[in-house]
Amino acid sequence: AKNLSTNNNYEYIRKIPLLNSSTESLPSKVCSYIEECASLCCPKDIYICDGSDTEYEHLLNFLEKNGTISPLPKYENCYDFNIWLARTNPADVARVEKRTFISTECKRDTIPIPREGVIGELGNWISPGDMDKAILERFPGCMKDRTMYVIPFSMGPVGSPFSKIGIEITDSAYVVCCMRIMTRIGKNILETLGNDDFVKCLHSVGVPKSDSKVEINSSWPCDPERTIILHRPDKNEIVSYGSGYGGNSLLGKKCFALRIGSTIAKNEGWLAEHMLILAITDPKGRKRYITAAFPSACGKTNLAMLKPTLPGYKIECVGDDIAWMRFDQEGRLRAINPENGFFGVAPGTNCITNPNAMKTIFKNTIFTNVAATSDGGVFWEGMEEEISDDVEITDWRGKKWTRGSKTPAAHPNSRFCTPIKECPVIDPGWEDPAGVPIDVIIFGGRRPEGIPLVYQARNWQHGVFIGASMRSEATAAAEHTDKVIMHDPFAMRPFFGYNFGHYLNHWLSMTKVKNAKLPAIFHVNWFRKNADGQYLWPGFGDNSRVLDWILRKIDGENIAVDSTVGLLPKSESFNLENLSKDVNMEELFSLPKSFWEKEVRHLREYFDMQVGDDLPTDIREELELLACNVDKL
Ligand SMILES: C=CCn1c(=O)c2[nH]c(Cc3ccc(NC(C)=O)cc3)nc2n(CCCC)c1=O
Ligand SMILES: [Mn+2]
Repeated sequence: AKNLSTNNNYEYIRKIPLLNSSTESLPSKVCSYIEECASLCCPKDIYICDGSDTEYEHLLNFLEKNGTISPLPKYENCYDFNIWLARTNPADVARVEKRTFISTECKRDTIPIPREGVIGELGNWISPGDMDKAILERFPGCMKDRTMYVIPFSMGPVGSPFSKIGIEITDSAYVVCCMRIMTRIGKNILETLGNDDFVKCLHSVGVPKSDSKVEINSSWPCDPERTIILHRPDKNEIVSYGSGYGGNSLLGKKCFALRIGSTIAKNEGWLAEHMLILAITDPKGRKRYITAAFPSACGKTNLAMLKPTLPGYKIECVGDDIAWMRFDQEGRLRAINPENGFFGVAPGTNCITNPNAMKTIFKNTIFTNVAATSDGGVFWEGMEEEISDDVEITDWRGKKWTRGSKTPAAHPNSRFCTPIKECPVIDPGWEDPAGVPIDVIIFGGRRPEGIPLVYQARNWQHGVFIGASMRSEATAAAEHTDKVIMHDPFAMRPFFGYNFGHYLNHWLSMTKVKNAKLPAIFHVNWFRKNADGQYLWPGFGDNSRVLDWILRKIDGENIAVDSTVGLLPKSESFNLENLSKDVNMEELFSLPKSFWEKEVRHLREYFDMQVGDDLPTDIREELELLACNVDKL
């Protein structure tokens, strides 16, 4: 390891001040990376983050001074509780999938070749040459007059064999503050890293070109017209330019823990998934861990910290978004949550839909693009019952907002960013370096029609087919208002790090793991509606009745019957005691032939058009089996 200031190998770094003039040495691989980025971006100075409280306070103070964040005094002495509101440039409010690329030599390593004339939905490929070109068009000198922050961070508990280390270099103090919440950061990470390799993450909010038309607000610098998010899995490298918004700038999350993570997992024989992890203890005191993958708008965070209505059940949270899972020596599948915080969607979160979230997010939190109230608090759609009528509201753009307005007070993608440790139902094992043992994997979707409340896969291969076949109702993009049913296999569609067909083969290959105790796989749908458009299932806390059925099933109770789609609950096998309203179980579990014929056609077309020759034969066979079962309906 070299001491930065003296070593003359680093010509550029020596030239500019190291703010905290860190005398302790940095691993030489880290120095080289800093040197490489500094000579490209030409910062005013360099700051190596240490994760200390004083550092955090200094950065928050800096962000408050330049108007990026404002304090929220309603939640008593917010300075101790550190509760802040950030507003972005309205042109920088969400992930930009069309500007997100994976680079490999051979295109097919990144995406299956879509059928002639079909737009690929399973990721965007860029050649290595075009990636380098994109970088050189944007990064040279982009950090002029700015501080370059160097964030050493761990995905996963520091020191756990599951964990992986990254270095994020960024010119955004907001990113440093959020990465401190969402990951483990600090100089102890550098000690753990030693001279090992790390995931390289370079980020800049960018500088708009002189002829840019985007309105500049100095408190949220960005370059929306040239935003680009690039990944080079072969070199464990991520480069993100132009956006400060979390999904594009907190590179430990989607870019590292899922896209790069899934390629590392494939190479090392484990699974990096877009899944919540929860612990459920039944009335007999038996505790099991479940992972679940849901597309957006299914209430994933609500399930991750569910308040069960069934007496005697307790649910605790390990994570709400990402799971890294591997089989241990005994063949048990063990999972960690690689993250250290929640980056949850605020609208729709309230004391009914997620009481435990409401007890989590008012301490040490950075809110982004929610609305503000005249009594120094926050507001979003769904919180109407939780604020008094005389309180005035300022919307996410900073404009006065009147109740009943047709535009939302909080941006639909507004977020809370909160340490997991603030959650009252956090599972004690949430940081266990060995991970928690997984007995059940659940796939789900928002399906208003035809899909039963719950069914079980007949075996692992059938379960992989069910994951591959996931579809979910999404609020369509701006152009039209009606809802569309989108394919979102494993809820990973925007996050695959490599060819989806190869990903399916990787999942199928888990049956080859020595004495693997493969978890049971289920599919759930909380959102089925009757002909009048009413929900057939009360959902929320009553979903504990579905989890109860799942646990009794894996404990061997004879409560399922094989069906066209998989193992369905036997009638009368559900605990429906004290249900708020009577449920039409007949309709909730019916399998309309016309619906399933259509579903099979959609699946066949999707697999043919999007996956083509890369679709594993096992999956093709499961589809044909389903098709012939549907014919017999
Ligand atoms: C663990 C909870 C999962 N869950 C659900 O299970 C769920 N179910 C529904 C549909 C629904 C909405 C309102 C009612 N209201 C009454 C009174 O029955 C019932 C179901 N919405 C749900 N939501 C909210 C989705 C938006 C993010 C939801 O998160
Ligand atoms: Mn997610």
